[in-house]
This record gives sequence, C-alpha cells and structure tokens, in this order.
Amino acid sequence: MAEEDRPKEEAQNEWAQKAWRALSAVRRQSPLIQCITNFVSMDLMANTLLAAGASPAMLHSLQEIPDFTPQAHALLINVGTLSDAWLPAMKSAAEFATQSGRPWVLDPVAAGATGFRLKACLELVGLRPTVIRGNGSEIIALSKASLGATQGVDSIHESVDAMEYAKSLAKASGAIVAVSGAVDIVTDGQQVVGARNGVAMMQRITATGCSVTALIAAFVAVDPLHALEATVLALSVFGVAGEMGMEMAKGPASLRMHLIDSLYGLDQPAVLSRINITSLS
Ligand SMILES: Nc1ncnc2c1ncn2[C@@H]1O[C@H](COP(=O)(O)OP(=O)(O)OP(=O)(O)O)[C@@H](O)[C@H]1O
Ligand SMILES: Cc1ncsc1CCO
Ligand SMILES: [Mg+2]
Repeated sequence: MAEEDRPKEEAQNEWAQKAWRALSAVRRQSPLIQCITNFVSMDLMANTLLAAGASPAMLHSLQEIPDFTPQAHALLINVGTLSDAWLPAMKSAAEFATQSGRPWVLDPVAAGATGFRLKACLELVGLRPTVIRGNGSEIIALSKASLGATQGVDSIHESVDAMEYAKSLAKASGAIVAVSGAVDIVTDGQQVVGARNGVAMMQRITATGCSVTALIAAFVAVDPLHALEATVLALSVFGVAGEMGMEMAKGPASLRMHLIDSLYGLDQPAVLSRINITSLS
C-alpha cells in the first residue's frame, strides 16, 4: 500500500469494525421497533428487521400509542400511503417517543408530490425526528418546503444532487439527514459521510428504501447517542446485503429473497471486507 493511502485505509477499517459492532449489538439486544408504515412496505420492512435481529411491530392505532410507543426502543414513521386517519396517530407516536426519550426516524415518501403530504411531512419534521431518510427528490422537496421534482415515490435526482439540501435540512431541523442512492449520504449539517455499498437493482424492488429506514431505526435504537454513525452503518450494512444477494439473484424478485438471506447470514469477514464508508466533508 502506498504511504499516502494508509490513513484512508485505516479510516475504512475503523468504519468496518464499527459496522460489525453495531450489527452485533442489534442481534444481541433485539430492539423493539414500532413501525407506522405504508401498506406496500410492511412485509419487506418487518422481514428486514427480523433478518437483522431486531423485533418489528406494525402498530398504528391512535388508541394503542400511549401504551405501546413508550415500550418501543425506537419508532419509524413512513408516510407512503398517508391518509387523514393515520396522520394524528403519526404525530401522537412521535410525541410519545420524544417524551419517552426514544429515538424516532422519519421516511418522507414522495414529500414533494402533493400539498397534503408536504404539509404533513413538514409538521412531522417540526416534532423533531432523530433521523430523516429519503431519496434525493424527497430530501430536496422537504428542504425547500416546496412541491415538485419527483416521480411519485421514485426519485428523479441523484443523491449527490441533494447534498446541500440535506445539510440545510439537518441544520434547520436538528435531525440527522440521510439521502439514499448510488452513494448514501448522511449529514448532521456539518459533517458529511458517504456509504457506497449496494447495487442499482435495489431500486427495482419496492420498499427497499422504506426498509433501510427501519433498519436505521434499529441501529439508532442500540446507539442513540451516535445517530449519525448508526445511520451510515445501517445504510452500509443493508448495501452489503444487497451486494451479496445480487451474487445469487436473477432479478428483483430473487434479489429480494437473497438480500434478506444475506442480511441474516452476514458474518464478520464479509462486513470487514465490504463496508465502504468515506468522509465527504
Ligand atoms: N444506484 C444505486 N447503487 C447502489 N445502491 C443503490 C442505488 N440506488 C439505490 N440504492 C440503494 O437502494 C436502497 C433504496 O434506495 P432508494 O433511493 O431507491 O429509496 P426509495 O426511493 O426511498 O425507495 P422506496 O420508496 O421504494 O422504499 C438503499 O439502500 C440505497 O442505498
Ligand atoms: C409504491 C408505493 N406507493 C406508496 S408507498 C410505496 C412504497 C415505496 O415507497
Ligand atoms: Mg422511499
């Protein structure tokens, strides 16, 4: 190795060690993750959390939140199939999580697609999520607080196009902001870290983004004082599972299965050799 590459290599190794420790903590502690999520994502999200060693619970009744949310180690709110009836439950759960000192994570699906959705997402941001994870178009819409520039739930932007918007959203909201894509970008408004794991085929499976947001909730649940690190580690670990799954897959449907199997079976050598995280700031 060239002398000048050594610090980079050391930083990379450090991230990889942290990833293995974080995944091991999730497996050991099996944090309970309350997910208020869209109908499309429920199955893949619950199975992603189980494969990682966490414990998912898809509860969204307003009446159950006072009893249940304080018991959960983290909360995930995803507005993918938002309706009038669900929004009060989302807000109540966010408030209970915060009051109970639990981290909560927001997935602002298609934030720029409709006025109702954008307003709801902005109100949820006002309830101080620990982390916000979206695709490029979602983070741009949320940061600008304006409609447009999205293809429904799919992004028309590269994650790197959203970097400055992510930083300003992080500064304005106090949340860690993550933008998924070829490079997953994570920022607290100052520091920016990139994770380069994953395969493009993951975009061809619905709810991989939703599921990695739930995985972020699980990683933050076991290390709530280091939410930026936990977020980038969750994104990278999910990406590694995608890379390994792709080696066995024939297309999106078999990738979905092999990704879950790979996440479940991830071992230390695979994590240490594949994690690809670098500082971008
Ligand atoms: N070009 C790419 N190369 C590698 N990984 C990618 C690429 N695009 C997306 N991913 C990965 O795919 C997953 C989903 O990201 P994506 O940006 O598609 O989320 P999303 O649009 O919110 O998805 P959904 O709404 O369907 O849940 C993330 O883990 C991300 O890292
Ligand atoms: C396809 C779709 N529509 C609303 S939510 C969702 C899942 C991916 O975000
Ligand atoms: Mg999404």
